[in-house]
Amino acid sequence: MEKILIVEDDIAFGTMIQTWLRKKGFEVEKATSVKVAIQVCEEAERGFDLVLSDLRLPDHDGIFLLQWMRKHGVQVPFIVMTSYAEIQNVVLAMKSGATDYVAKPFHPEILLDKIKEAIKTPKKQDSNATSADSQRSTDTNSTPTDAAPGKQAGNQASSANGDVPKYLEGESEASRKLYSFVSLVAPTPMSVLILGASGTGKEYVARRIHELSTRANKPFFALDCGAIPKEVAASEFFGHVKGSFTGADQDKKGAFEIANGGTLFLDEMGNLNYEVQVQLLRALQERKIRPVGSNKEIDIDIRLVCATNENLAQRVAEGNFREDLYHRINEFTIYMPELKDRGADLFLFADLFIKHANKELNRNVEGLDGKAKERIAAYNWPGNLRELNNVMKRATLLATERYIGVTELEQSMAHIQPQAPTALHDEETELQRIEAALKAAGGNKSKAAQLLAVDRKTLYNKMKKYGI
Ligand SMILES: Nc1ncnc2c1ncn2[C@@H]1O[C@H](COP(=O)(O)OP(=O)(O)OP(=O)(O)O)[C@@H](O)[C@H]1O
Repeated sequence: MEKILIVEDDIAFGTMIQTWLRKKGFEVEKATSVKVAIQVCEEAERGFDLVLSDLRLPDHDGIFLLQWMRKHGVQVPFIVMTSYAEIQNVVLAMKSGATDYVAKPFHPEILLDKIKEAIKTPKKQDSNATSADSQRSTDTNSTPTDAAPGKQAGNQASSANGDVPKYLEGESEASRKLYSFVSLVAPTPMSVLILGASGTGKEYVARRIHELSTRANKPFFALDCGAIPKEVAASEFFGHVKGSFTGADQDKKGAFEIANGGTLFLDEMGNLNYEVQVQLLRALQERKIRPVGSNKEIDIDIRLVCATNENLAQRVAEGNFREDLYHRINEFTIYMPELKDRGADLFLFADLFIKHANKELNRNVEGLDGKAKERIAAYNWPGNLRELNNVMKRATLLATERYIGVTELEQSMAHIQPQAPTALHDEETELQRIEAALKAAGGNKSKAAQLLAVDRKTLYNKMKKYGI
């Protein structure tokens, strides 16, 4: 009897397919998260003949599972299930070696046809496995550069933490909205302006746009414009030839040339002075650059992604930023949500950062205890992901027990002004946070209340208020 593994976090839906497939003569097991699916695969005595997986799962996406399987030599057919709204992700899944996909809602007979077809043509998976390897850059382990001026990112993924992903996208409404815009604009040639407060993760988003674009196999180059002195700006952008100015003792390629064919990410864009803005605009309009001291022009073809935490529109209004350049770099705007608006993602990120810190500091901390969760939920994280990461790292180092308590958390937050607990912030965020916590807790209200750092009664009252 052929054996199928269903990976689906919607328990009712998963059970419905399981029952139906059993009636059709398959042996069927279920998992509700990537973590559980990996465990089931590792423990299964005879393995599976096919995996049917949702794309959006509570801990990782289905592509992560697919890549894990291929990496561990599990070459069985893999069918992804997705909603029409997320159909763009199917391209990514297929590139990563998925056998086929079904868009929800689907007719069970269609699914059955796809399963039969996939099981009887195993050859296809071998070639896809290779494709999964070559496409690993699309997984969430991909590493953005530290955007120090002129640091080049290769196109390969890297996971410094074994199976712990380096990056997370989050499950909150704000995160879903963010990444739906990312997937929408990525395959187009449009220039993108990413706006958001410091530490919200703008560089990771820039990197994802590149990875999901048709330029994914070409270079991605990040340049921190905020760190470039005015005198060397032209050379950083366009390069120079040896002897063109004091200190130019060899030829140097500029950011445009390094990123040629791929994506140029200009971070802290709002800091560029007027003169550099003019040079940049000319390069973008003419699609040519001339290195400092050279009389040769070089054709360039780059996708531009810019980021800033300044109010650029206001700078334009004040006459400090050229309007024509603003329109050129801003064909599509992405607004980064602040951490306080990402609902229960706060706990997912905290957990991830603790895992990274464990690895880096050789510790074995399991997470935050209830009171510590309460404390992080009551704080509004003006420094966003960067601040959370720093606090979690310090707290992991200071922890003396299996769980980080409020004492070491407070010590790690010593630089932070105490705040009155705001419990769940404003109404919209509150609703999102409740929904996300319920999802993360698999519908278990006690667990969700714990995640939200409120008591069960408060959670029930809030659920009633919002009609959940
Ligand atoms: N998606 C993510 N998953 C996990 N960690 C993240 C993610 N995005 C960002 N981080 C963490 O937050 C830190 C800050 O991210 P990043 O530098 O991209 O922010 P930024 O918005 O560009 O900030 P700034 O405006 O100050 O340059 C990163 O070093 C990383 O540790």
